[in-house]
Amino acid sequence: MTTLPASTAPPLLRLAGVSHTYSGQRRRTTVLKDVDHTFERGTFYTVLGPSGSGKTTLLSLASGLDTPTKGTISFNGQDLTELGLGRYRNKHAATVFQQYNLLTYMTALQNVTTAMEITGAKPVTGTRRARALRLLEDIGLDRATATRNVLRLSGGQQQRVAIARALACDVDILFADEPTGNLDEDTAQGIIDTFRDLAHEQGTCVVVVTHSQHLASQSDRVLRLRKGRLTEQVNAR
Ligand SMILES: Nc1ncnc2c1ncn2[C@@H]1O[C@H](COP(=O)(O)OP(=O)(O)OP(=O)(O)O)[C@@H](O)[C@H]1O
Repeated sequence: MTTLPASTAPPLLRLAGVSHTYSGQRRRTTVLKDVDHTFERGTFYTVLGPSGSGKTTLLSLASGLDTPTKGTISFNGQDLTELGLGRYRNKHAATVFQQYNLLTYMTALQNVTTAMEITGAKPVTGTRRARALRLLEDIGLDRATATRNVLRLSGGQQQRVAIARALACDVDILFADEPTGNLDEDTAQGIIDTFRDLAHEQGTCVVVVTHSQHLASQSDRVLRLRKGRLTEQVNAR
């Protein structure tokens, strides 16, 4: 594949004129209004906003789980609907959901290795199992915990399995919805450090939705969602 010079290369992810309306039985709710934004490689973004402002909706659209009612979303210059939402989610984007979405009949380890098999992620060295165990251990889950059924893990441990699963897939963009919500301070800081390293050392684009000012203050770019509009603030560190 030919690599375009930086000046002419399209942004990794671009939202252009994106609006989103939910149609209920009685009324329609417009959550996003004409959102224009680009997300680049090697950058750690956070999205802040009051409860109900549409942060999860923005993440669902940008991660290819849903399509906007108006506007376009493109990855490397290609419209997601042309690329195929399934292909985008399988090959290029991983999401850590608020509810974890783990496969409940599997162990933590199997959740991670299964995701690697589905997405075709291959470790540089060693087996998928070894890489999965390493990722789980790095995130604070030892082998005994990794081989337990996920339903026998605490909420915070399940959250870490969901994060390890997303990290294992070697994607271009990682989305996470409140990934530190259930974690103690030290573990949460470890996750923030992992996200930052992923962006700065591996060039991944990391987009995290959060209510935490502390987390946001450690990201490269802070976006705010309010009344359907997305704006960027300069992150004073
Ligand atoms: N599937 C849906 N159908 C109808 N309305 C929805 C749907 N999903 C979300 N909404 C509404 O859209 C608005 C934005 O919801 P969203 O979950 O995106 O907000 P949020 O900023 O992530 O909230 P929180 O911080 O509380 O998680 C809310 O008013 C919500 O009730």
